[in-house]
Parts: sequence; structure tokens; C-alpha cells
Amino acid sequence: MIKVTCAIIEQQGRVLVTQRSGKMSQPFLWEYPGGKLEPNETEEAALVREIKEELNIAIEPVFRLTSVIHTFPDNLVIELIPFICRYKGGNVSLTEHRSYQWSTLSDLKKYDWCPADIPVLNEYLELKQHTNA
Ligand SMILES: Nc1nc2c([nH]c(=O)n2[C@@H]2O[C@H](COP(=O)(O)OP(=O)(O)OP(=O)(O)O)[C@@H](O)[C@H]2O)c(=O)[nH]1
Repeated sequence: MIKVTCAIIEQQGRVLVTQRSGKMSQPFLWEYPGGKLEPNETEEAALVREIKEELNIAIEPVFRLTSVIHTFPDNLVIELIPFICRYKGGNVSLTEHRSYQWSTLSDLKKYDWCPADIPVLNEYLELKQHTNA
């Protein structure tokens, strides 16, 4: 099973969402940016590294949500490990993705998400409803 970290990056009540490019697997679907853990890397370190590589911004992972085990049609299995993250600085510049948006919470459900991200989105919105954080 491949461990993949992903970041729910918050800034001023909005969340950064990214669209996969036509060259990637799951082309044009939306996701939380992130990527695979390297050997001996912590989840948090992998996420900070991937976000710097993919978006050129600095983040701080703050709160881990429940991970999601997802099996793709070709039998690839991933563990998607989400963290709510604080945006620390830098301007977004895309190196791999097709596009990005700072989405309001109420718009998040409108995106065409990677299937593995749906339970993450639901848990996140549930948490936000109950904490008002
Ligand atoms: N980064 C990221 N990957 C996700 C999400 N949801 C999801 O199913 N994945 C899947 O997790 C795997 C690892 O993501 P990745 O973005 O590091 O993949 P990669 O470029 O190294 O390889 P690949 O795109 O050729 O598969 C991919 O198969 C990707 O489709 C998500 O929210 N964020």
C-alpha cells in the first residue's frame, strides 16, 4: 500500500484545491495537493516537501484527519493521509497541476473530486460545522 499525504490548506476562510493535469493519473479531477511519502520520511515532512515542490508555498500541518484506504480499478491501493494545514507564505506557482482555486467552504462540494478525497471532504466539512474554527 502506498502512503500519500494531502494538505487542506486554509487561509482566510478558504481552502486551496488543485486540479490534476491531463498527463497525470486521474486527469482533470480535483484533489488536495500532496504526494507520496519517501522512505523514512514523516507524514508531516513529506507534506511540507510536496507542497513546496508542487506549489512553491510554505505550510504547517496542524491537524491530522482520518486516513482513507482507496483501491483503484487497476488494484493499486493507497492510504490517503490528510492534514489541515496553515498557509505560511509564498505565492502559488504550479509545477504539475492544471489549475488551482482558493475555494469557499460552501463551494467545496461542487468540484469533480478524486474518489478517495470524498470521505476527506465530508469529514472536513463536518468538523467545520461543529467547531466553527
Ligand atoms: N496528492 C494527492 N494524490 C491523490 C489524492 N487523491 C488521490 O486519489 N490521489 C492519488 O494518490 C497517488 C499519489 O499521488 P501523487 O500526485 O504523488 O502521484 P504521482 O504524481 O507521484 O504519480 P501518478 O500521478 O503518476 O500516479 C496518485 O495515484 C493520485 O491519483 C489527493 O487528494 N492528493
